[in-house]
Amino acid sequence: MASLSGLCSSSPSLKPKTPITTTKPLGSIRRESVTFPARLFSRSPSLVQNPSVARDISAELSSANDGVLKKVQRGLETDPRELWKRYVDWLYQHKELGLYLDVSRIGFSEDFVAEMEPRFQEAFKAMEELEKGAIANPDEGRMVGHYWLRNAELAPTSFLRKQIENTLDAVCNFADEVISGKIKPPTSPEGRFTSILSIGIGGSALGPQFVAEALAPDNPPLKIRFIDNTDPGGIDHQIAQLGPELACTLVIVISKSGGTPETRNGLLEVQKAFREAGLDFAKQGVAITQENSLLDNTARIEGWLARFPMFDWVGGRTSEMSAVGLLPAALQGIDIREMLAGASLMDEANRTTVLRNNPAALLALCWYWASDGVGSKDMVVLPYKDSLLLFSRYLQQLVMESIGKEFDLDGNRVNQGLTVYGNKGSTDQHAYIQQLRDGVHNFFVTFIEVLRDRPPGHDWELEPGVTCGDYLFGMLQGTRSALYANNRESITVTVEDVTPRSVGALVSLYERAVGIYASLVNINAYHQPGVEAGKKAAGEVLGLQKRVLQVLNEASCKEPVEPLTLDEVAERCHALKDIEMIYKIIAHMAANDRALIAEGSCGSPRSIKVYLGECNVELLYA
Ligand SMILES: O=P(O)(O)OC[C@H]1O[C@H](O)[C@H](O)[C@@H](O)[C@@H]1O
Repeated sequence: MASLSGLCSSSPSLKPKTPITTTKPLGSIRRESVTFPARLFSRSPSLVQNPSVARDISAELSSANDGVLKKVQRGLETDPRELWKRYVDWLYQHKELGLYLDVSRIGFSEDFVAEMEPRFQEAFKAMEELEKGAIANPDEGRMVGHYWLRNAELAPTSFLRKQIENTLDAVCNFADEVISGKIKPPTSPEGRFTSILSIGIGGSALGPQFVAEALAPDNPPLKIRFIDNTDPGGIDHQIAQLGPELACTLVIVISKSGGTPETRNGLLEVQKAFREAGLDFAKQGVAITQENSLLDNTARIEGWLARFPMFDWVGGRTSEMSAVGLLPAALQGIDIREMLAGASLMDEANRTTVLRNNPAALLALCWYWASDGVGSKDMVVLPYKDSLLLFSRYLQQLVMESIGKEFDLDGNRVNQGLTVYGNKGSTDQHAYIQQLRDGVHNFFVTFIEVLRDRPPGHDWELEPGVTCGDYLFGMLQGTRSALYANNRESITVTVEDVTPRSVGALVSLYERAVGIYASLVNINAYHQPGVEAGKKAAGEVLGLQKRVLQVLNEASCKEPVEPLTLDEVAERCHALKDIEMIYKIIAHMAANDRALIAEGSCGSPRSIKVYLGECNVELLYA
């Protein structure tokens, strides 16, 4: 990757002047003095060993022959005093981050925790090796280094450390120069860039979309929009909404592999729009991709405005703290060093091997208990905060693309997974919470609670003593209680406010929880073989379409036009087994004026008149 010589300048590296310290839990606490969130909580030994804490929650553990711990749950704790003890005993608090984790409404027992302890110690060891640069992605022979992005000192070589630091500096400098107008579009009447059009899919979109929704100010220096699919309608909509602002738009094309079809198609469509507007795309184009990828070489050869590297040891779904997430965020005026700092603090907190003090491990414990370590229950993610709406969509990829695997590391077919869905509360209470409360019990909930409702001084009582935020708070707590009263388990992650630091911490928390959980269930969390299968199948459909077009064109160019049956088309394509797909291909072409289909006499696709361009080819489906 050519160094961005004009853009790199020596700026302080990520590490703050004062060493980052995490606050270890203090000694035992006095129950009556518990004030939330003011005081650190710890697991006072007397409580933890006290059998009464978990007395009503018992679980029989039977190690099934596949080694997956099963449990029989006899019902959750219901005594309020005992629940309060459980809440306080298990509450995790990271005071510096203002992040709290309540796992008291997940019914695991002490026996279960004890049974799992050896597996957690193995998971902690594996994570330690991963951070030291082990090949933690054995199927692709890769290291897994997303944690190094927020603390370059962790990287196993000085070369990697420099790559990380240089990229961060380049991102910050480029964003500063775009926002200040030092870097400007060639024909912009505004004299500066005012919009970002991000083209990418999967991990090259979901993180940036989540962070934009969570953290972008109301009036960002550049407003971002996304093309994250190969839907012509969606692409046209984004370009139409930009209108003349296309001249002031920075187009960021993000693709780690540099060859993802949907992203390539988006790029080609946008470059066409630039040509039609008389604009020079290269002067407004930025690429974020691996060195020497097809996208990188295209950007280099065409002389795009800038290129930023992606590294093979950062997966798409864990790339938010790389240039993939940092550049779009910085251009929106989001403090990316704060985001990195929040993630770094949470990373540090997750390095303890004391399970009860490790928030990521606590999440993994809950996931394993709630879904029997086999994904038997879905994870419903319910942030009670509009700005965190896309967190569940982000977690869908992070969790399901990591955990949803056919084979474990020993080659056993396990068909693992953990399904994630959700939007936001209290909105979802008016959609599907009915089923959660009373219907099929196939889920556990993760509430994301944000304590700060509005900036200081901006609150307003819509009735004496009650604000809008109080309703939101009440809806969350009420839903949590109502679900629990009907034996439905939940986790609550609380942050004091939605800030770059807390968002960085949330990203780190879940990245680590996924990694630890993957160790517990013995799978590789860092590859995605199933996705390749889908890409291959899509390629085969397009290949068949080319053959169909060739056959129809040959037939349509004969005098007179040679009518063909669908069987004849399939036969000439040497694809008799694909006759249904051939029908669908023709139907799709017909729906887009590339062929016209008139229903046959019997109204079903029996006799199909297909007009290809100006020639008419009548397909009689006998
Ligand atoms: O960033 P790209 O190489 O374009 O990949 C985009 C996405 O493609 C696939 O779907 C992978 O499974 C995702 O993990 C990745 O984020």
